[in-house]
Amino acid sequence: MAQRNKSDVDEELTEQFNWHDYARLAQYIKPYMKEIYRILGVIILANVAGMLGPYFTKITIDTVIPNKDLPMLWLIGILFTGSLFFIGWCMRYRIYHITELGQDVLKDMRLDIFQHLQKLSFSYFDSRPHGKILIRVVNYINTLSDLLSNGLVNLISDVFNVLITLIFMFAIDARLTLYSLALIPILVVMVLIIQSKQRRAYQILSNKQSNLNAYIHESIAGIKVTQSFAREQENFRIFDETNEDNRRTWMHAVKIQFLLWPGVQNISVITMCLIYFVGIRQIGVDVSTGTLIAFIGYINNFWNPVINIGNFYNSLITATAYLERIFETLDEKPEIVDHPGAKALPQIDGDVTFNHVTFRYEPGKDILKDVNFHVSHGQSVALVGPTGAGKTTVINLLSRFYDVNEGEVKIDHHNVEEVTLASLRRQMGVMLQDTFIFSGTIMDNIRYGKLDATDEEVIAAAKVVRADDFIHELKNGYETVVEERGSTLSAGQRQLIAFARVLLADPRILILDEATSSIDTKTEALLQMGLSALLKGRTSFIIAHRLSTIKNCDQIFYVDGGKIAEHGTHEELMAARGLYYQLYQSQYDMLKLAHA
Ligand SMILES: Nc1ncnc2c1ncn2[C@@H]1O[C@H](COP(=O)(O)OP(=O)(O)OP(=O)(O)O)[C@@H](O)[C@H]1O
Repeated sequence: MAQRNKSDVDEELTEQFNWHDYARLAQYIKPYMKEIYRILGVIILANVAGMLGPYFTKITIDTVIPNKDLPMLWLIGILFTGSLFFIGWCMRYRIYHITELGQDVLKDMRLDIFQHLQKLSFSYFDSRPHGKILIRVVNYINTLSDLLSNGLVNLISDVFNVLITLIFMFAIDARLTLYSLALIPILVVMVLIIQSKQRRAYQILSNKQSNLNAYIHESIAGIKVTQSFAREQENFRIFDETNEDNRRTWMHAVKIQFLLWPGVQNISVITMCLIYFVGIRQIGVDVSTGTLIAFIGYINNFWNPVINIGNFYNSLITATAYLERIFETLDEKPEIVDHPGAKALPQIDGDVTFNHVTFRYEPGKDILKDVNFHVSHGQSVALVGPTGAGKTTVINLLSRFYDVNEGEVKIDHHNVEEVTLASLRRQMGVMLQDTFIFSGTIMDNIRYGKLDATDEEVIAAAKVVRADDFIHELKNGYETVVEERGSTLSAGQRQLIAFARVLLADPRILILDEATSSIDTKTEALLQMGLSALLKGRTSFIIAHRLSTIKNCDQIFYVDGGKIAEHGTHEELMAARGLYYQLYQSQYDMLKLAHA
């Protein structure tokens, strides 16, 4: 199991830079190569057009003006204006299509990471704050936006720009060109020194941002508890600290990032001075005034893209810290997967067997120890016992949300680890302890159990679990829109909807974990009547703390100390006067006390 993490604990940092990450990023860009070539074509044309300006200036100063060649001056003027219009159009094309390209790549990445997250096992989500997962899908991918949209194509265009400018420069004056390049080695050394510091700074920043996100996410999810315990001040203090940590780390990262930019600027200015110095000394010897002016134009043309390349490199190093996190998530292996050669589970009857099952969530802490039982198809089984005894764990293993450490779980003689997950879970209806309502209509929420169910089927399921009455009282009935987690519904209403959802799926094995804990006893009595017809012929596992609700089950398992400590019918267990009897009596006494 992955190491557990909290909102105030930094995640581990990768030491070694992995060049393979760039190759993986390139894989996302590959499908868009045609578009990239098209954009590049336009950029090259624009660059060539841009080169004409200084050249026109040179001809004008050196030839056209001394010869007073007015028609030629007009022609150059018209060509120059035309080239500016053309460059304008190219810019528009480039900006629009580059942005589109970047967004397409990000969309593909986000799709991949979301799809992957859907497959990850419970243990992955158990082991880290959800805010830290969220930030990877949304914010970290967004940080790549600039790199992919402007950065990538600009880089290629800038490289072309530099090359084309160099060709023009060499053509005009090779010696001045070599002077222009004299300081490039200093730039390279500077980049090499800064890069590893910058990557580390951004790695640390990504951690702080992740912590901040996790704390915000947790605070919003727990806002009701916070307010009811009047803990706002304390939460504010923690948030303030995390926020400050984030600000400090950010400023440090930016400080390192901005070391490069002034360096490049200074080198470009020094180069310019050098050219003026050498050029002016040579004017009249072997450099014409026009050549020098044109050359100064080209130097600008040369350094602007070099500065851009420097900036791209900066964003690349920054993005690398985030890229590592994105690929780390994509590389996370789901623990529960179809084993090689897993077969689809055929239509089951619903016999369930646990053979010497031992299970632990964490090393060294067995939750179930050598558990054995058999349930025949169609039987209803209640799991009862103290809090934290392992009842939910039993059903987690049955649905293969976790794999057993020892022993085997069988359904109709099929080991659950040897069949495909989809075929197994499709035949099970699981209603977990914390019922989840998705944002959408009530109709959609129930239909979640069977996507192709008709409205009539949905309503029929709701009627069986006695949800229909309260749904009709809502403003828009089944079309009433509910918020995520069903915050506008009562806990009992949420359970009834989740109940209808499970029943609609028509599973062979029904698992109800505290399914009726929030439902009033009157509704529950009605619901039980509807359910008893539905439970017929299906194997059902029911976890309930209210023992009155499970008295009629075919078998009752009393789970305690990692084992099935007692089992039998209600009457048998009462007669045995053991743990179940004591639990039942204590509930009965409490009820009597409450009514006294
Ligand atoms: N994801 C998890 N990671 C680590 N430990 C866990 C996890 N889920 C449960 N546990 C531990 O396993 C034990 C059994 O938990 P389980 O949820 O099965 O109990 P339960 O009998 O269903 O309890 P309750 O009646 O309170 O719902 C508990 O001690 C719990 O702390």
